[in-house]
Amino acid sequence: VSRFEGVTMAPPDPILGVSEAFRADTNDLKLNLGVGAYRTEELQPYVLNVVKKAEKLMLERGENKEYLPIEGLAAFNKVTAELLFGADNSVIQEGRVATIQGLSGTGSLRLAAAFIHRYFPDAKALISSPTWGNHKNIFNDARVPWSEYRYYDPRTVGLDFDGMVADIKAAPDGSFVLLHGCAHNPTGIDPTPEQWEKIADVIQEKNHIPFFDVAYQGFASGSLDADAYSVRLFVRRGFELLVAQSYSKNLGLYAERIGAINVVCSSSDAGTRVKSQLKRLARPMYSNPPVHGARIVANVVGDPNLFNEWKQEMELMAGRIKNVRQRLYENLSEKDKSGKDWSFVLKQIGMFSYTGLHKAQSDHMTDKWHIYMTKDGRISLAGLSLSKCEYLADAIIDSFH
Ligand SMILES: Cc1[nH+]cc(COP(=O)(O)O)c(/C=N/[C@@H](CC(=O)O)C(=O)O)c1O
Repeated sequence: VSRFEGVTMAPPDPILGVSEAFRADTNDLKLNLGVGAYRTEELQPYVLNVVKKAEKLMLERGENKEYLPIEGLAAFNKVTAELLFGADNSVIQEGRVATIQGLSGTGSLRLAAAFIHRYFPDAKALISSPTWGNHKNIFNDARVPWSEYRYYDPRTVGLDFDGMVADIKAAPDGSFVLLHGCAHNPTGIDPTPEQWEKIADVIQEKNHIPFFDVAYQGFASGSLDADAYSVRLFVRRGFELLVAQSYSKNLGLYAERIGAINVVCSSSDAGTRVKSQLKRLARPMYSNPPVHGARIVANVVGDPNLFNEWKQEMELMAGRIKNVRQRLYENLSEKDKSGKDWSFVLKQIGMFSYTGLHKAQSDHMTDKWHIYMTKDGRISLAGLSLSKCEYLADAIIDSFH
């Protein structure tokens, strides 16, 4: 008797499944505004110049393919923590950060979730409502129970700050609060500095543990330091915390699967022990991480010229998306006679616009206009060109009729 006959078909992934549907569409007008992957004005994938320069250097140097240590490339782990916290940060100087190179943001989040499951078996994760489409699955598969805190307020198309604080306050003490470091996905709405202070207050009061997901550092505002504001505020406030990092978007290393999990501990000795337990979890999971992306990051950040050029390219990418936001806003405002306020398109930051469109509307956008977006109404502006903004505006307005 066949053992696999009983296996049922898995549902398509809410985000990557949209790309699959897009690829299957043969219509020339098709537009992929689903996955958060940067495209140029010509709607082509973009390999940063600094990446090409770093790879040229690496090829000339001729490097081997030996296994990395379980924790990853040491040079990468050093620069990734310095980028995040600032090289002069006391947690770096005092050796209190345990950093493990992870399989990009997803793998780093998953390794951290496995750590939470093993060492804090009674703890819950608190995640924003809505949040990135993969967070729930990561915690489910790591068997970490989770509940949601209010985040998006459809009435104001803004942050439900009071609801967020109330839900974090109501959760059991010692919960892990998953926070988007910058460019909240999918809403594009970030707390203000004053709100971050109050969020830190309630987390401190409840002995919760902050767990930051930083997938867009430098990509949201164009500044690496500005986008690390929330993480550095919590470090300054003395929290032990976790931070997952990804270089998929800001360095365009999507398929290289390069990221890290950083755990800020109260002592360097605790950091050493935490790192040893993260390694113990990583070894049976994937043994050790891929070297290519780690070398690219270490080379780019390690060379002052390449590092500066990278910053310029991040500003370019962030700038192109800001221009697209502006053009889309103008097209929507000019064309829509309903009097609807579209200013949220300008206020949201990062790659996405959280449009508030319902599932039926996004289905209509796909069926009639061949525009692909996630069912929660998120559109990736990184996949939009200035020349296609009018087409998108027409489609969005049409979806209301
Ligand atoms: C908030 C957030 N965290 C982590 C990741 C993981 O990225 P990684 O490539 O594993 O480092 C992504 C990716 N987001 C986009 C792509 C995806 O869904 O995988 C997206 O939201 O479209 C995030 O948006």
